[in-house]
Amino acid sequence: MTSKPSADATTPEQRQAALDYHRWPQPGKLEVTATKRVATREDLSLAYSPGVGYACEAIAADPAQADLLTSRGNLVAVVTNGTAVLGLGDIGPLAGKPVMEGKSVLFKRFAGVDAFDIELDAKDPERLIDIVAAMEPTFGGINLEDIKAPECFVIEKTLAGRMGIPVFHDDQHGTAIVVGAAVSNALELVGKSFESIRMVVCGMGAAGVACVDMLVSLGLKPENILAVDRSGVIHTGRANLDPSKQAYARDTDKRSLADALHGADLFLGLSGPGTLSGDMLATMAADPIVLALANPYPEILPSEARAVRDDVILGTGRSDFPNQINNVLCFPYLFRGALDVGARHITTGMKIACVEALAALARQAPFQPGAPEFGRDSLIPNPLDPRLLLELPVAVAKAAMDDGVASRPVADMNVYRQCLASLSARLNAGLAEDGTV
Ligand SMILES: O=C([O-])CC(=O)C(=O)O
Ligand SMILES: [Mg+2]
Repeated sequence: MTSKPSADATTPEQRQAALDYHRWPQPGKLEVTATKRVATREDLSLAYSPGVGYACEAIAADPAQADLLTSRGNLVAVVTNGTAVLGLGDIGPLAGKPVMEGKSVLFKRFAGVDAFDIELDAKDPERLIDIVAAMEPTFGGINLEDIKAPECFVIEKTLAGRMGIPVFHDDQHGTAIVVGAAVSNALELVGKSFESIRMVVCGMGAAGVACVDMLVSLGLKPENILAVDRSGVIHTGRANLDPSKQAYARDTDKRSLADALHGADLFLGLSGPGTLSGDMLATMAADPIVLALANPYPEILPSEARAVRDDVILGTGRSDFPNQINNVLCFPYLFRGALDVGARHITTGMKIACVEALAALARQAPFQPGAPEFGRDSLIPNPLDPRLLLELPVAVAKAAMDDGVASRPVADMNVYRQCLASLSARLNAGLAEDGTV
């Protein structure tokens, strides 16, 4: 286990409450339920032999029928090999299972997408690729999760090329989409622009690389970015740089995170607990934007940051602080839209559509009375905002159709909006008193 991190705001009681939540009234957070009645012999002859055989024959004659006669078209695999679980590191697939179960619960709770968590004892990228590719008959989409860099890059790229269903590495692109929206809104609040700011990104793993690419596509200048990893600033003089980091090396004499941060406008942390000290924060430009996104222990705690300066705009990945910059704001809805139009791939256009829809939703009126207005402590929608399910899948579905990857284009977007509204009503009405879906 990792030693107790300095940026842990958790009390022993909160830790125990989390373990109890996972343990009772039955182990884990998920179960499988049937969607068809099997009460009589007639039901049995439809669900099983002989009726099931007719469904098999229909699919053998026309594979597209699989998405209509089985749950495949609404089923996503949440796949990990446990090599980069949250900010906890390579704790293995078994210890990563609570996260994958959790992601599956969120798919269902927020977007009605069924998801199975698949933890694979497969560190070798080739082996992992072969196993996941072989699962295509089962699933309508693949959400790769908590797989370490640099292997995650080739794993995602190869699978996306090999499979005819959407493959999406959540830690890269889900995080990048939410960060893109949060930074757009934060810049608007402080009157700065992507083109004018300087950023320091700490942690150039899966999420770091994807976030930098996303922010550059939104207008951040590559020469205004300094990337920092465990060995310090990534500069052109560094020997043995991993190829995934080479494009981010700069010709600079800055060597440490502290050097890099002087005068910077944006700190993006995707590293580990406590890497940003109050002294470093003090040297940043006016109205600094600090996204301390390591989970569950951020690079700096909100209380520590505020003790140093009151002009900071701060986000973390956690649900217990304001501005939760977490990929939960993206992956359920991105897959909802992608599955609904039978998208074969996730395109850049679909990702940008998500960024724009998220940023715009945050600027709307609060989703419930008493919720904070758009502002420094409300940069990004609240993960419980039900409008996420109404806005994001529509944006994604449209982009998939524009990009020509939709195998079942939506004929009438207004009808699709109504379908999402009734799904939303079902999901919210289905919330049992104890909160299960
Ligand atoms: O699980 C979360 O809260 C966000 C995430 O993907 C990660 O930290 O790896
Ligand atoms: Mg993750």
